[in-house]
Amino acid sequence: MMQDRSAIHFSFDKVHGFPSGTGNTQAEVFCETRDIVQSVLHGFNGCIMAYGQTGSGKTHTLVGDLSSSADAGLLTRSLSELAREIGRIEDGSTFHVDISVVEIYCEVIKDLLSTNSGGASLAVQQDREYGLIIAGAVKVAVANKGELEALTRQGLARRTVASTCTNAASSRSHCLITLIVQRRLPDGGLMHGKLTLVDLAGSERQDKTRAQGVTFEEGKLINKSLSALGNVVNALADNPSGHIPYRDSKLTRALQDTLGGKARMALIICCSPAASDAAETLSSLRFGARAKGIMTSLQVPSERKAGSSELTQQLAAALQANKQLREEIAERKAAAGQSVTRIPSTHDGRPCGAARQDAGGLEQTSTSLWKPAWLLVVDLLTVACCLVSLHCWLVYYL
Ligand SMILES: Nc1ncnc2c1ncn2[C@@H]1O[C@H](COP(=O)(O)OP(=O)(O)OP(=O)(O)O)[C@@H](O)[C@H]1O
Repeated sequence: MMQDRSAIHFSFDKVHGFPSGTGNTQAEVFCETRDIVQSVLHGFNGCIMAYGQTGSGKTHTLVGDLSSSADAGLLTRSLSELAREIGRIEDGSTFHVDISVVEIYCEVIKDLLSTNSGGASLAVQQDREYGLIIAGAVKVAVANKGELEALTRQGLARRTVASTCTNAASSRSHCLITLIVQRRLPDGGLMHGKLTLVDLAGSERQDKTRAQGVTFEEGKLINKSLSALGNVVNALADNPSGHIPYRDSKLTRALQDTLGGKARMALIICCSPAASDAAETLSSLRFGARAKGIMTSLQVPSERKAGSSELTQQLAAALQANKQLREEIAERKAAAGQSVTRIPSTHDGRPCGAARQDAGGLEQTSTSLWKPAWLLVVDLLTVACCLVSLHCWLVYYL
């Protein structure tokens, strides 16, 4: 029988581990994502997503061996890169980094850092400052590698895994590990960026894992959410300005602001070179090729968001201008008042009635106006008296 030797060609930015083992160290893989990590400090959202069948090395790539400097995955290297880059920024900015770890299991979002194990499903919500967030997910400040290691171990220990015939500890959920960076600029403004590492559940076919019962049902939901992710990828590749079905699954909704907008994303396709995995490998490569067709117009993040000091400064400037105007108006009024109630100066140059100046010039004015009226009354009385006298005199002599 003739063997079909027609090859299928895929084109990717970089291939690690082929031919056998070349360029496959954790450090070499990290080099491809360094730019994305650095951009988080400048307000971008970064996403590094690992896709592939179970056991293909997704968790190894993203998390790796937390206690080994050679085998540490992208998470530890990303935090080190953030620390290095923060040290290089000399504009007086201060930084704060938090971590959150959640899993999406059977369309339920669960907080893996929360001590409340029986908590309800968390919801994806729009936040004014941070964009899309998983509301209620615990965020823990992380300042060094030791803290990162402890928190990541704590989170991953709670992740839902099951034994399948392809992986003894197969991840049954999608795990989202997010480093949230808050940067306070020297002028007091705030900038937010986040780096999300997405460790997807295995993308293999159900029959391959020979899963049964609950694991089989989980597998159906895993495939459903992965196909929702595929639909979003297809829609973004075909018509990014059209309708994108982000709301079709919790996974795509949670990743909405890391799949487009001000996000930079790296997709790592993990695949097995084994002939027995050819179908899964082909499917994973097809997914990667489709995602490579996504062209998003990157939005430059605004440096200062609502509630930041820019608004405060503008308000302060407006208040200052207002104060100056008030003072100017008061000065002009005072000057105008002096001209209306102008008080003739005495010989020593002091205004007349200076001791009463506090009572206001208007009192002075009213006094000067009433004086002639009083004199007029006296004059009228005098004239009246004269007339009465004249009248009496005439009556007496005539
Ligand atoms: N490039 C690699 N170098 C060394 N070991 C690796 C590599 N890739 C994977 N492994 C090992 O293979 C095993 C399975 O890998 P891993 O758990 O990362 O797979 P996965 O794709 O995350 O699987 P799942 O989807 O079930 O979670 C692990 O023991 C891991 O250490």
